[in-house]
Amino acid sequence: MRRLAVIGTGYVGLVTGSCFADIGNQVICCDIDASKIEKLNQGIIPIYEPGLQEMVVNNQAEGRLAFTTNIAEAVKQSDIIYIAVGTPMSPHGEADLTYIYAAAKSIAEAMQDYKIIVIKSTVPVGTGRSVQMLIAEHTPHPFDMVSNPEFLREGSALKDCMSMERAVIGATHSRAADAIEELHAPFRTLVYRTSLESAEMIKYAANAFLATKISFINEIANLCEETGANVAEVSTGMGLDSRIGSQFLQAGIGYGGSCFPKDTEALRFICSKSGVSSRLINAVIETNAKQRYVVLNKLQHALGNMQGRTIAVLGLAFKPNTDDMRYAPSVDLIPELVARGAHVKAYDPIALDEAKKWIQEDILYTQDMYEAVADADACLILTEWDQVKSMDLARLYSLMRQAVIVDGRNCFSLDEMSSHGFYYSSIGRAVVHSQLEVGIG
Ligand SMILES: NC(=O)c1ccc[n+]([C@@H]2O[C@H](COP(=O)([O-])OP(=O)(O)OC[C@H]3O[C@@H](n4cnc5c(N)ncnc54)[C@H](O)[C@@H]3O)[C@@H](O)[C@H]2O)c1
Ligand SMILES: O=c1ccn([C@@H]2O[C@H](COP(=O)(O)OP(=O)(O)O[C@H]3O[C@H](CO)[C@@H](O)[C@H](O)[C@H]3O)[C@@H](O)[C@H]2O)c(=O)[nH]1
Repeated sequence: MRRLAVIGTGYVGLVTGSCFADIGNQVICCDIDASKIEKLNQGIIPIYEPGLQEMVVNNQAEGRLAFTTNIAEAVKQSDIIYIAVGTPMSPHGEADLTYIYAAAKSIAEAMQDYKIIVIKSTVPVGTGRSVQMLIAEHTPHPFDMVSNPEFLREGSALKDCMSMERAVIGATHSRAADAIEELHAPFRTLVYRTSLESAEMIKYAANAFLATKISFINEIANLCEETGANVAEVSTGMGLDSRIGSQFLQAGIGYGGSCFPKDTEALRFICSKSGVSSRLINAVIETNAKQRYVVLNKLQHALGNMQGRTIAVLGLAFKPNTDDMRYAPSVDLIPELVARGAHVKAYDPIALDEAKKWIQEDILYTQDMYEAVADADACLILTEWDQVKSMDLARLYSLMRQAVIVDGRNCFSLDEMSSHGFYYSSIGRAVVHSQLEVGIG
């Protein structure tokens, strides 16, 4: 059993802290956001993540997990301090390290003895060394630095953490790497030990590689549309080659979320700062930026004119099973629909409250999918929620004014759309034409 403090109780800090508590450690999660801590102390979870509520409440009840705004006290009581604060994108694309340095300073000022200080946040190469220098300037006490980047995905965060595929541990001293490796023993995961710098780089390289797979398949999808191939068949066929692998080859409206957009931009910035070419990463970013708008052209093509049309937007969160709206395609696309004169009725099973903070336009929000589609001229699918994938297509058909679906996530087979009589335009596949007239302006 180790005593841990986790600084920053967001998506990563809260999941990491809860999982470390769940395997038997004593964990204090800290945040500067007093309202967040107050909610957590009442058992209210500020984010939607499947299974998290139960895990937090159980570990709180069993006395292994606590929440506080008192960072100094948490640091004093702990041997290992995890930093999990945000590293958002700043205007020029680089990672904003303000929160990292502020957290490091508060740790240093509270230290009274030896600590292991672990950076879990995604940070540019060299950050661990700068943090080490900053802490050394503010405390006479000994400490070791570790980089232990996080690879969890939102929506499956608990599973990704409890059954992690690998733990990357880069440390300034082997005694700290040993301690962090031991901490991970109950996860029975593969541990890969590296230098501090390599661990930091692995995180950016891994995210950029996954983003590259997505932009690559989206470019192939656009080519499939022009040539008569079906991208679903193409990606399945490619993925059967174990050297390629089937994951992250789902064509759609591109990647969003709090990580890929920010981390690809940060990597591009690191390249430019280091005088290294970033041609490939530039292409990945540009392809992705264009990809989310392909559904607008498809809608325009189907409806002829969007003025006065009612569009049901199905799915607002950047991916299913989360309420995270950071870099969600809906945040860019809904204002564009409204600007073109459309009335938007937006459905999401979980993210409505979050969405309202991100979308300023005057639109109708509903948690009832069938209310959203009633009398709509078209449905625009932006998130592949299970609720969307399993909707009653006959009911949908009977409720809509025009049976037009533009699907940015390829939720349905072409055959089922054709048998239900929809006009159906998806990504990288043939358009299914209904018997109904569409595009008549
Ligand atoms: N969200 C993910 O899925 C994910 C996955 C892997 C890695 N990461 C990385 O993890 C880091 C955190 O991401 P997140 O999504 O959890 O961010 P987040 O914005 O959800 O949470 C960050 C939290 O840190 C708190 N904070 C800021 N400064 C603080 C300080 N000085 N002291 C204490 N608390 C402070 C904020 O109030 C906030 O609650 C980022 O570097 C991100 O790139 C995120
Ligand atoms: O084949 C695919 C897979 C994903 N996506 C999109 O890519 C984005 C990211 O999806 P996902 O990776 O599942 O979610 P995140 O929670 O953003 O997780 C990524 O970003 C995290 C933060 O760094 C990392 O920890 C994870 O390993 C990494 O997968 C989403 O917009 C998805 O719709 C696709 O378009 N096609």
